[in-house]
Amino acid sequence: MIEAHNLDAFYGQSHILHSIDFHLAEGESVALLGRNGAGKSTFLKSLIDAGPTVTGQVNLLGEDLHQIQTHKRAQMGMALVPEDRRIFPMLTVAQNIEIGGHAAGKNNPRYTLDDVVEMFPMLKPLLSRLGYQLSGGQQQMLAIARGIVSHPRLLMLDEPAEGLAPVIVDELADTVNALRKGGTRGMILTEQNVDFARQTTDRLYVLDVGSVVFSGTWPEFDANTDLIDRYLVL
Ligand SMILES: Nc1ncnc2c1ncn2[C@@H]1O[C@H](COP(=O)(O)OP(=O)(O)OP(=O)(O)O)[C@@H](O)[C@H]1O
Repeated sequence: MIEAHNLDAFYGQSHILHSIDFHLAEGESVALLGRNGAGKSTFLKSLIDAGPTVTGQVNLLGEDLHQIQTHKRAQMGMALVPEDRRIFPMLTVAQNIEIGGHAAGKNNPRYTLDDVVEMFPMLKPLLSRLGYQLSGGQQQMLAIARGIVSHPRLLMLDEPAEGLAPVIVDELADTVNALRKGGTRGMILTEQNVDFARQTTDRLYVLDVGSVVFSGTWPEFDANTDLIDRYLVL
């Protein structure tokens, strides 16, 4: 579905990502693990062209994205739920969800508010509450709900479990897995929470200082017993 080849990314003079090769097949869910500052967010932003300057190749469904702007990439089915969630504090939950629909192209399918509430039942009693009145877990659910209204082909979640209580992380894992089963056709998820990533993805990449240092399945990751200590323990 999406592939990056020899991707480098820069913020001004700072060279952040180095020769990244990445691919995700239709229907797959893939994790990107790494410490703070490893380059996980930069990679997601590079795929959708939201900030860094990027060189190398990025293809979505075989189409070269080089000349394609961010909003067009969104219309082609890419959605990024950013780490800071960006909930509109003075809009209601329902309005925040509806705004997500604007990312879709005019003729693309999108979910209705009722569809979204069915997928995120915890939001149902909160629909008229204002964004700033939500807890961290509720905000994260809302951010993902807003990300999926446009019926994305590729859903990118940047550290969705960050800062959430364990019981909410479990609930979030169930929700993400339900999305995987129910029509989201590809998912990339960055995480520092290895257990959450393991529960919600098919395989993983590990990034360190802007380079891929491991790519494989979870059993292969587990067989490399030093990976966690070398690249993931803070
Ligand atoms: N807008 C920016 N301008 C300059 N440098 C940036 C910018 N955003 C990130 N960086 C730098 O790029 C590097 C990678 O950051 P990035 O946010 O991609 O890492 P990350 O793996 O997502 O980390 P975290 O888990 O802390 O979010 C870091 O050194 C960071 O300081």
